[in-house]
Amino acid sequence: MSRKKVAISVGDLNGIGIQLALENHTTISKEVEVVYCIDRNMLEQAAKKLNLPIPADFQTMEDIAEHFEIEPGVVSKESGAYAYASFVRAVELARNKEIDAITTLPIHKKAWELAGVAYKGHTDALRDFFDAEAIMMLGSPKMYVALFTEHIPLKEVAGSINEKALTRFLIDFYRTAKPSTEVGVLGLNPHAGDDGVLGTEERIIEKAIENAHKELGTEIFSAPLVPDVAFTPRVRANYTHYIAMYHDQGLAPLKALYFDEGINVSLNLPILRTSVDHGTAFDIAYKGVELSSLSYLNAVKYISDN
Ligand SMILES: NC(=O)C1=CN([C@@H]2O[C@H](COP(=O)(O)OP(=O)(O)OC[C@H]3O[C@@H](n4cnc5c(N)ncnc54)[C@H](O)[C@@H]3O)[C@@H](O)[C@H]2O)C=CC1
Ligand SMILES: NCC(=O)COP(=O)(O)O
Repeated sequence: MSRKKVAISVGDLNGIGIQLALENHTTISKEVEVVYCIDRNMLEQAAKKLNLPIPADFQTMEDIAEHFEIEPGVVSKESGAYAYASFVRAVELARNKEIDAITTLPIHKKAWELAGVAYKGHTDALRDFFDAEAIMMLGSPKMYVALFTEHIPLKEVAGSINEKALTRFLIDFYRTAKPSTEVGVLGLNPHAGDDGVLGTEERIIEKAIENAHKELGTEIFSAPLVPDVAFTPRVRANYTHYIAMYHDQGLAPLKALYFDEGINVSLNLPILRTSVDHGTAFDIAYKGVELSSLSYLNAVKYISDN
């Protein structure tokens, strides 16, 4: 079978992404044909700073964005602009069907903001580019967590839980993630509201689950789970897929358990996009630190497997 073709956006060049790309090129090339959304000049600059060789078959492309001086670990407008342009190029290649899928290396959200990018992250941007309700799901085959709300301030979470939006989310999630066993849906409040004593959002969640079950014709979603026990080992034994009401409700337990191996997948889009689950790791960028590559390798593997 021929290898799938994948475009890698290089993320924030002041961070660890380009080290991961250079160090793992030979490994991932065995599974997929890979092109990198970085130009030769910036690649040579990064490789020199990392003291790493550039593999002979490392395919680059020109005219991504303005060149700039890489400053390891620094949040910069220039690096943010390059990271965004690299991502946009990868998306264009996917949209034009020149490649089969994209894998994104990590960007820095403040650097995007400094560069005038209106999006909080890749998923947010993809939602707009494709006018589709992209779903952010992170994890590994042992445990995936999809996020109903993601990059919004915590104080806005409760007000975002509405029946229509959650019903749509559950239906889209079921159709695109295709879970084969019951999905654990988390409540929002302590003790899932304790029958209204500690909050009432669970009533909305229950109604959305009921609506989704009617539409889907299958009772695939659990009743709202008590969040503080949902990830204990005995409860985890019942679920491979969870739906969290907000970012840290799902990602704190997920990363505590599976940070190294976890990936990020964008569901419900016309293109396939995967990513590492970690960020730019500015604290260790260009310092000769041995990185964990598992998330990156798994993000690419997900594409060759799907
Ligand atoms: N896919 C993406 O584009 C993502 C971007 N981010 C962004 O990255 C920036 C930095 O985020 P942080 O919260 O500091 O999280 P981070 O994941 O960059 O770092 C957290 C800790 O994990 C370590 N770490 C991360 N990846 C590692 C690897 N592959 N090997 C070894 N150690 C590793 C770092 O050194 C740090 O100590 C933020 O702007 C955040 O929004 C965060 C997650 C995903
Ligand atoms: N917490 C996940 C994250 O920050 C990555 O988001 P995205 O760039 O995949 O939208």
